Amino acid sequence: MPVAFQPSLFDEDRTALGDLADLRRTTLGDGAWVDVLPGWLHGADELFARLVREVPWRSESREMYDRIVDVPRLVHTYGVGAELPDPVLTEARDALTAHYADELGEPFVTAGCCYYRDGQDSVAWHGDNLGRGRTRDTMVAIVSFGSPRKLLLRPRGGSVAVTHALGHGDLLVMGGSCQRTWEHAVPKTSRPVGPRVSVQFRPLNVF
Ligand SMILES: O=C(O)CCC(=O)C(=O)O
Ligand SMILES: [Fe+2]
Repeated sequence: MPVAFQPSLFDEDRTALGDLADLRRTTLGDGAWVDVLPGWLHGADELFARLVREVPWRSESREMYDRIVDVPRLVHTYGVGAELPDPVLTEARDALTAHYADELGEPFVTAGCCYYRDGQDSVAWHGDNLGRGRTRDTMVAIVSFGSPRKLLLRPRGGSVAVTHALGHGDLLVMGGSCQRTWEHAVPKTSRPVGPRVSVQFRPLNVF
């Protein structure tokens, strides 16, 4: 029996963003860092249901570690200029662009979406380093919807150093050299877990 996402009992019905001034930074080492803000997006139950229903999901094969591997999850990318499925996502992207303007020096322009249908969907260890992230510092900002899943981080090829349980509405931003000196993964879990959608905002030419 698939496990359903349990909508929050007290979710406000209006979807709204919290204050990015509340982000907390953890320095990882080698010039990498993560910023985390639990519950950044409030009132997102209906939005989560709509993303599951309306994003044109497709299954993914992706270049990783110099080979093509199947990644067991569904994906869709909103490229530069594409209209996002909800105005609050546009607001979120623009708020992130404004907050990180000095540090990043360019806007977030794409929104990659991933749908983890259950605990068997996952993404293996990787850095988003197919484009510019291979050689330059950059940022990837992840907003999580639905059931909580663990996002793990480790120094490239090393052992797990940081674990974040990303829940409904949570924001996690990987920055600095994170995509080339560290790796991240969303591992499978045998624990019964409901569906999760993540939206990753990236600057141009970061994959
Ligand atoms: O689902 C997530 O939070 C992470 C996704 C990810 O790392 C990726 O698609 O590159
Ligand atoms: Fe990634």
